[in-house]
Amino acid sequence: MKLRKKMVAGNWKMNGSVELVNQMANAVKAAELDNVDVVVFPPFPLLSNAINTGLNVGSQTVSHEEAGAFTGEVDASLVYELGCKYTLVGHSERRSLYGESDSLIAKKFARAQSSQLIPILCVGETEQEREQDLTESVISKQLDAVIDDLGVVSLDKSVIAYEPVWAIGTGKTATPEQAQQVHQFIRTKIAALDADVAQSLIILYGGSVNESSSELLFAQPDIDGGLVGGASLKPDSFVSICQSAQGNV
Ligand SMILES: O=C[C@H](O)COP(=O)(O)O
Repeated sequence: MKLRKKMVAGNWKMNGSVELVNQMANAVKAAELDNVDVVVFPPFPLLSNAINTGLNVGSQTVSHEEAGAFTGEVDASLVYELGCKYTLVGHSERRSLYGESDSLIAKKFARAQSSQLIPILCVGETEQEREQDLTESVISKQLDAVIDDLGVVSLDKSVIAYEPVWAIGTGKTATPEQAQQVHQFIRTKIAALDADVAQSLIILYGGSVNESSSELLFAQPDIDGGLVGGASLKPDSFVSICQSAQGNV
């Protein structure tokens, strides 16, 4: 059975500076995090700086188009050429603030993969959907948008991030049990289509992860690390979250 390596991804959203890139790179290097894949997702203008420090880097989004008259959009192949390895796709802020639909997100996912980027597909339910017991159907629909278009095998070179919308930036982390339940649901759903893809798939948890909550979350059998927002802007906190992943290989 293939062991899944833990991963911790820091989504800086529209925050950060050249100075923070340098501080983060120094902190991550000093911590010698050998057993965990650490990736940072700064805003586009900081990608080169971050790549030059030797950090693993990804973009927060990419265009679903390849080239042309799409002012403000960024092509995935340029992001790859710059030296990024990953891109986020379908973060809940892209879905809710910029109207990204499941079908657009599936196109971005495809475009990322055809440009050799590894997409991190973000899925998650709102508080209202959870209260209405719709968590599993919402997540199924978000996953099916990709699976139906590109096949389950497309998930082989991807990462899934489960981010309950009610936990993002709210300080309200899902309990390890709540998160594990959804991660298990995701893995079981995918296993019904392809057991090998499901077994090796990295599934991250995101939503108010900090250095106090990360250890127990990452100890859950189907939680393979975290997608961290606010705490990824503080090098000490981010490194200690990465260390807690390292202890849970
Ligand atoms: O991409 C990261 C998530 O939106 C989580 O953000 P947060 O850790 O600030 O809640």
